[in-house]
Amino acid sequence: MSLRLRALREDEVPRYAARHEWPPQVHGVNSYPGTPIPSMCERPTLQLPRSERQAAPNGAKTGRCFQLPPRAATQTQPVLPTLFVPGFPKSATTWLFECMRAAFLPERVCSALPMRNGRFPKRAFAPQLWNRSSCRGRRYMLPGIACAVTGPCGHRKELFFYGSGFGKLFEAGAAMLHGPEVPLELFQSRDARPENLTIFEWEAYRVKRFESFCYRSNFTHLPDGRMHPSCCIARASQPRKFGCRWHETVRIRLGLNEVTWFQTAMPWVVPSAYNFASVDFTPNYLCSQSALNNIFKSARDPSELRFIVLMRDPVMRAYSEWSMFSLHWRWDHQRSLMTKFSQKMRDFKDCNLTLYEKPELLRSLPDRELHRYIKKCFRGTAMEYISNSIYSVCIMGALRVFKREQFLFLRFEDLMRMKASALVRLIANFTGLYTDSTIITQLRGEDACEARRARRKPLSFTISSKDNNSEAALARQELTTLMPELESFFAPYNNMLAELIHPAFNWGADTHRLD
Ligand SMILES: Nc1ncnc2c1ncn2[C@@H]1O[C@H](COP(=O)(O)OS(=O)(=O)O)[C@@H](OP(=O)(O)O)[C@H]1O
Repeated sequence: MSLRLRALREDEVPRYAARHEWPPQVHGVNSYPGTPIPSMCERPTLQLPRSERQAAPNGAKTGRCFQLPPRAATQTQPVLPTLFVPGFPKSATTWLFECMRAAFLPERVCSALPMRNGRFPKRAFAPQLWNRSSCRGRRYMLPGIACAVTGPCGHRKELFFYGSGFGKLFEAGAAMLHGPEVPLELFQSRDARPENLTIFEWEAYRVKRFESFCYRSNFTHLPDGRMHPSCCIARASQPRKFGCRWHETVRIRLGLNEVTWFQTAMPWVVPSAYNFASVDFTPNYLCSQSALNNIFKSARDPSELRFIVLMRDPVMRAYSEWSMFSLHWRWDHQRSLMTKFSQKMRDFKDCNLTLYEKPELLRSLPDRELHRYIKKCFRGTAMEYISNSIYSVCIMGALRVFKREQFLFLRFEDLMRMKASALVRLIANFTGLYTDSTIITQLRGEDACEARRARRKPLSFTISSKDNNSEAALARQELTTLMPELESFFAPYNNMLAELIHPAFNWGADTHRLD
């Protein structure tokens, strides 16, 4: 799919994104102080009534007795996300995550260290220096982490905690999101091997440390020995267990048949000493009314939240998602794009005939009814090719929960042609994350944050679908046949989007040309 759009000038931002005023800057961290815990939970051995027994999606025990008890303001507390990229899948959200990791991590913001070959040097800027004073009050971004069962941990783009995933993480409690209090050094952009350890010792250590993180009270803040709900026990005998899959490398390399595996965590700090934004780039939240409500009700102050929303020509977005799930990953067993898209368009129409393609009616709906409609007709999950491309209704729903100033809307097509300087400054102005001309010069030298000069080839299922593969060729043919129907299906919703955001926020034949 070639996009022949004019490149933007150095500091040019799309007209719809230009602002004279930015939302109030957020300082500090979105710390979570814990929740009162029933006294029965304090006993080292739990004897829970049946009504209290709850399992997390990873199979671990959870519930009230597995949550964080209240923490004082002077103690460390977990930091929950304040910055979201809640939409939309297949709009280069991964590329933006990588750009923001290059531009806004503490290694860059606090110490202005350049990258080499796309990575910060080992032990670039010690986490002991990530506090307000060492970082000169500059606000940076810190994603949560996830660890693999084989040991390595790294930044996690999509948390899926608030909803729209296949497991009900939110219902399993905040502990599932913030995890145990693991050392801040795990949040570095590189998990570097200490020089005194051999490769084998390092591999063994990384798996062994899970044991402490999961059971020891100085990490879990639960009675000693009680497993933290963001851990699970992976077993060679149950290799495909949902939410806790085994990996043979653990047996082959370390000779183990069972490991306690710690999965996800957010950074923990003493709140008053830090100034950073934690992030969640799960791109499925916007069309999930329950995810948006969960984000709202669990925020310290909902007005502090910021949302960067990426949208792409709806036809191309749907095609990209379908290529991934049907042609490549085989999650979707339907191989005919035409059959699938036609069915999804019909389902959407039949879901509520009265509201179908009626922007003026949708606008006049009271909040509750609009939210009920979104809940019923938009699932916000993967493989919802058509409804995940009806951006305007989801955005209308989100604007009834959060204020307009909390959103930055960007078209994928513009993101792909913006220069690093314009993009990074735009994001910094909107989020309060720090940048300056030295950092921007470095980013340019590293080809970071400029899509046309991307160092790494994007993971593309539509480009690889150009291969002489008969399924892919058929899909392209079917998409061409279906194009007029798709264009007229999306037109009223795209027009509604232009009304909600800006007249220049639209798409046309030039953005979904198949050549
Ligand atoms: N630099 C650059 N240039 C051109 N295109 C790019 C770039 N970065 C990401 N992309 C395209 O974005 C699509 C992937 O989007 P996401 O990362 O949001 O996908 S996902 O939802 O996280 O799976 C995917 O689109 P398709 O190729 O159409 O599938 C990527 O090719």
